[in-house]
Amino acid sequence: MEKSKVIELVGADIYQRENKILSDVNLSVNEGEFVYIIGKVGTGKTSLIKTLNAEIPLIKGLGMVAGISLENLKNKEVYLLRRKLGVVFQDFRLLTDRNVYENLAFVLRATGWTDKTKIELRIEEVLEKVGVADKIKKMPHLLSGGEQQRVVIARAILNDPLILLADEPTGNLDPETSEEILDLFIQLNEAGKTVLMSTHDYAVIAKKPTRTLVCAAGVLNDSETNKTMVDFESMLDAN
Ligand SMILES: Nc1ncnc2c1ncn2[C@@H]1O[C@H](COP(=O)(O)OP(=O)(O)OP(=O)(O)O)[C@@H](O)[C@H]1O
Repeated sequence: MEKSKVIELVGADIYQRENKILSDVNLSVNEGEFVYIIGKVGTGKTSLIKTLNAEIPLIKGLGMVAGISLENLKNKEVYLLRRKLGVVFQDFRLLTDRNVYENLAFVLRATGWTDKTKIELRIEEVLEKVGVADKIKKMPHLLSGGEQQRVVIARAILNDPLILLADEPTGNLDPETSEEILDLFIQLNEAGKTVLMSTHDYAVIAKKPTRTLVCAAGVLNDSETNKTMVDFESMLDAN
């Protein structure tokens, strides 16, 4: 059976303000794929992810994410796209003035959940899934980096998104914790989520080698369509 495309860019230019960062990006990702984005600092990994998330508008080319067209997407329609995406950043981005439960409840209420019992059950369920159910009442600053990142992943899957976009999700973590977080993404992928993950972490790629997009010199190379060997180590920064 043919798998459905969940991400597609055709002739897309990726911009940061007036600066073109990547030219003529052509990309097609099927439901259930696990794809890395790598490249040296400043080559456009985050810009690409932000374009898929509609944080950066697509002004040239065509784009489709989870069935929604990116070109001409109106501000008031962005929520339709965001509902189908779970986003995880390197710097956690939890609200620091409220505990784990309240961080997650905030997202559910903002996306239309009103029933308190259903909200509680869903929060318990996702925290259980990522292995931090016992941290439900904790304030974010009392959690380790790995625990905070687990909570962020729990937050990202609250609304059962089709796609997880992760921008260097292990960037601030030690190697052992990075591996645990990668394992979590692998589990979510095996359960059917499409994962697109930027990384600087060679150990991550070595643990789960898979399709890899390489940002370099203003273009995106895809290991899927360009079968020449990618020298991953030279493409990654030393950090
Ligand atoms: N808000 C912004 N306004 C203007 N230019 C920006 C902005 N954010 C990033 N840039 C520029 O866009 C280019 C691509 O940045 P981007 O963050 O996408 O790279 P990256 O590959 O994700 O880098 P890193 O590995 O450091 O996260 C860089 O030259 C950067 O300086």
